Amino acid sequence: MANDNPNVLTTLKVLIVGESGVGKSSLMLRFVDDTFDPEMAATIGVDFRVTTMNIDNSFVKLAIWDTAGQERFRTLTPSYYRGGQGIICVYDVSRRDTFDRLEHWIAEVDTYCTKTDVVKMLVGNKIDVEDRAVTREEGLQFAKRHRMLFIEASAKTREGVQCAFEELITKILQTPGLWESATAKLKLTRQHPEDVPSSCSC
Ligand SMILES: Nc1nc2c(ncn2[C@@H]2O[C@H](COP(=O)(O)OP(=O)(O)OP(=O)(O)O)[C@@H](O)[C@H]2O)c(=O)[nH]1
Repeated sequence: MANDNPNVLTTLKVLIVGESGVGKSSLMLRFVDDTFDPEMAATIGVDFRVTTMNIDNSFVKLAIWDTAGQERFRTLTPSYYRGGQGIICVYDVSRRDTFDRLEHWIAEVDTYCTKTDVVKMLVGNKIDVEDRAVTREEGLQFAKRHRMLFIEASAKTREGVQCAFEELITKILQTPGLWESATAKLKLTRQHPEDVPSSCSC
């Protein structure tokens, strides 16, 4: 995806994965449109939204891929992951089974992600629900074990949603080699040719 706007630093691809019904689409729609649908339909294949974020006075274009949780709707899975720089892995804090399936999702991410330093974030969604089945501590420990960022959130109440995306994007931008576009490198070289060390000894 090209960055036509010169003020846009880069375009990043983020995927949202996790069991069906954990709130992947709801988190994306809360973040992009600030809406919530209590009767959201299941995603078939993949849904896709583009938005722009301002991080430390730089604009970042963000392509968010919301993938289907149901196995029968995931036929093109490997191609979804291609070029992704960030992964948001979601479970539902009120459903233990969605937490227990996280190992499966991590294995899939590790199998199909094409970028080695991809930034992973674990999101425990639906903290507004009273019947908790997974504690915050359990989520935190899982995230630590798999070197993931961690946040609890509610797409319904907005809590943690903005923060989750901001933390993820900030971390991606801090990871060398994960996002710099060829154009950005070219511009830097052209603007400061004297900064480039010469390999010639004379
Ligand atoms: N109480 C509560 N309900 C939520 C929250 N997030 C999502 N939901 C509800 O949970 C249901 C499933 O949400 P979706 O966003 O469709 O879940 P999904 O993970 O995208 O599901 P698939 O498309 O099947 O993979 C919907 O009825 C949502 O309204 C939340 O934070 N709190």
